[in-house]
Amino acid sequence: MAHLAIDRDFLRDFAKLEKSVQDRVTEVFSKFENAHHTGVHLEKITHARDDRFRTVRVDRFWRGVVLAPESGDTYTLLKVLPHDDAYDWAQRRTASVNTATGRIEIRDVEAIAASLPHLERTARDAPARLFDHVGDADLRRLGVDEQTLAFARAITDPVQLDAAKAFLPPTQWDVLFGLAAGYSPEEVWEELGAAITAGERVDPDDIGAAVRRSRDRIVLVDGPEELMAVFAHPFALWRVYLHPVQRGVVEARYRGPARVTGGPGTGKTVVALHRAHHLAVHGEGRVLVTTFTSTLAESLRAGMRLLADSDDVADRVEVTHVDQLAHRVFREAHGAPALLDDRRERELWTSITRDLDVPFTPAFLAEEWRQVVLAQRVRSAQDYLAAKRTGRGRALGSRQRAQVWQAIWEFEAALRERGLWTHETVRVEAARILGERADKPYRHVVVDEAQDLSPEQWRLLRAAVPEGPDDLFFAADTHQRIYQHRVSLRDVGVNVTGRSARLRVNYRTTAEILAWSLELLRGERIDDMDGGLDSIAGCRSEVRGPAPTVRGFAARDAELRHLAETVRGWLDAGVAPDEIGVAVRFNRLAGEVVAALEAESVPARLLAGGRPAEDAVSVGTMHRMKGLEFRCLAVAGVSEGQIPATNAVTPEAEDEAAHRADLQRERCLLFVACTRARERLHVTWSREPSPFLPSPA
Ligand SMILES: Nc1ncnc2c1ncn2[C@@H]1O[C@H](COP(=O)(O)OP(=O)(O)OP(=O)(O)O)[C@@H](O)[C@H]1O
Repeated sequence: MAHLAIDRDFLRDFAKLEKSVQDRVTEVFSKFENAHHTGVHLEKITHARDDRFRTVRVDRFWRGVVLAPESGDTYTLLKVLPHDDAYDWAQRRTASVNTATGRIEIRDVEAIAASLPHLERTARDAPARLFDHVGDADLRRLGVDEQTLAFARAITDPVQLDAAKAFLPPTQWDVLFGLAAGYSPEEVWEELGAAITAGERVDPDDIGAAVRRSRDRIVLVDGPEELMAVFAHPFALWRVYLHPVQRGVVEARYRGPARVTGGPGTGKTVVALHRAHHLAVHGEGRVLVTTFTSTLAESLRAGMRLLADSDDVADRVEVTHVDQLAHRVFREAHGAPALLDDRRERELWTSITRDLDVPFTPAFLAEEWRQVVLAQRVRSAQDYLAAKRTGRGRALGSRQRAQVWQAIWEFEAALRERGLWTHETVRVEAARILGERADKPYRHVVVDEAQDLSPEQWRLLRAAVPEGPDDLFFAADTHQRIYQHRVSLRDVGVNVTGRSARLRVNYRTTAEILAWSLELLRGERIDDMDGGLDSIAGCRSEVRGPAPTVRGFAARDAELRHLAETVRGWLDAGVAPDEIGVAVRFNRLAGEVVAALEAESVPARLLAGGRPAEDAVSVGTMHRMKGLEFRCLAVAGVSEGQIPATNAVTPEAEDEAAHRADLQRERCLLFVACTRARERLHVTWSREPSPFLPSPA
């Protein structure tokens, strides 16, 4: 019985084919398994460099290129092209097995052969070559074969390596890129995830085995229905292809809490979703998938729906906003809480400071309550005197501490007496209830964007699942922290020592947008939630595109008019409305942007709780953009006074440490917004630019 496998690059092409050709491809290949025996004609290619390539007739004009095994029954669909192009494509290429990873690779031999003589001539006079520092043995161990080795030895300049990406075998190119970027052979080895074939002998002639190992590149389709499902979502490549490092994390068995980190767009959400799916299939009970913003919870839900392949899996996974869980647990025990809203909370702190006549602002006391008292579960004056006040800038003597504690005690007493709750106290109470329950509601908890959870949310999740293997799994990037909470994992009872993995390849953003955005954070010292500092220096993207553009205007009106024209230009160039986003710092500006777009007859919607609208450009605050991505993104109002937002930054005179932390958070917020862009990023400001923007060259 013949089996069909599909190459990932093919799916990208497939999405761009005309609908009628797509339908025909689907029709031909859904019959493949049966038809092969009854004679789907696999035509040999004359003058082929690799006689394992065959063509399949799709219609009069189009041909598929298939890699046929010498033995075995797995056929891999590589390309669908117009007749002549299909033959040309196949004649130039060969398939081989990478000796390090055991996976399949395809290269354009003709292009390699054509550029080698020129490289060798240039290299003759060069003082040094790019890979002089790496020995042949190391290159071979990393899977570089004889042809690529000869090529690599002739390279003198990184630009030549860049140009060779189009035709060298991709994994071998990655290896060379890593070595050229200064990684050691050991680090490159680790990055390869090559350990997957450790201990297994790789047979360079066994194409079938290599195809089966290439789960990051090739999907083995189990029957026509699965084929249809793959063709129905050709852009959702993440559903089927995981980078070996991603897959390693998804399928690992951890003895306790584990985490995945990595810069923006490295697939942390994808890993979290696959992990949840994996635990639902192979784990032992209910799986909670959770996060802290409603837009993100909604997109996790949609992602989970795409992944869940059976009702059983769907039934075992619950996707819920972390505060929804807190409120549900609370309600089940006490009924609905009477909530103290922000305004009434401020009034309460104000009246307490007035009554007690203490020299602290209501805002300072509220923060002290959240960041010290609630974060460390301080319950008495004595606890408070001994509490660490890390991150709180203003030093307090013991007399001042006593005054602060008095105010906080009054505040908590007022809540108790009036039967009032805040979101924080609801979480604390829900964590207490779950902590006492022997039958925990979940067996596995998977958290996305965990860098922004508050200590009470962490404790709630910790209490929702029994301690044990694979209990808690979370994805986090502290460079993208956009709320105040700075949590020490140890303080909330989560120990990930030895169970932390990092992703480095960005799949979303072009190298140009990523590099520009990383500059926004240059020099910032960002913690890793575990007592150390985090770094995303190694984060890279392999996709190239135009550089981000930055434009300034004398007045807001002119900026908004230009913004509307830019968006109109994207639409006219064929970008769909739902692939376009506009991010701003405040809701008010978002409203103005929608009005400006509509004035240009551009359909636009404010991002509210749910997913972006399908037929309109999404306009939203930078906070709401978390977890989303757009082909074209404008970030507007990046002006002085707006970013950093004056009212979101504690004055330096009041609290120096809080001032610094607030500035960093505002920088991270701009970084998060800019890294939502896939292909185009356009940044605008009016009057004066934000001090965070790099000064023009
Ligand atoms: N292995 C993969 N193959 C193809 N595409 C991938 C892969 N992994 C992730 N992607 C794509 O890259 C994009 C970013 O992935 P994802 O949102 O999971 O990243 P992230 O690390 O959570 O990003 P952020 O932290 O910026 O929110 C998505 O479009 C996703 O589909």
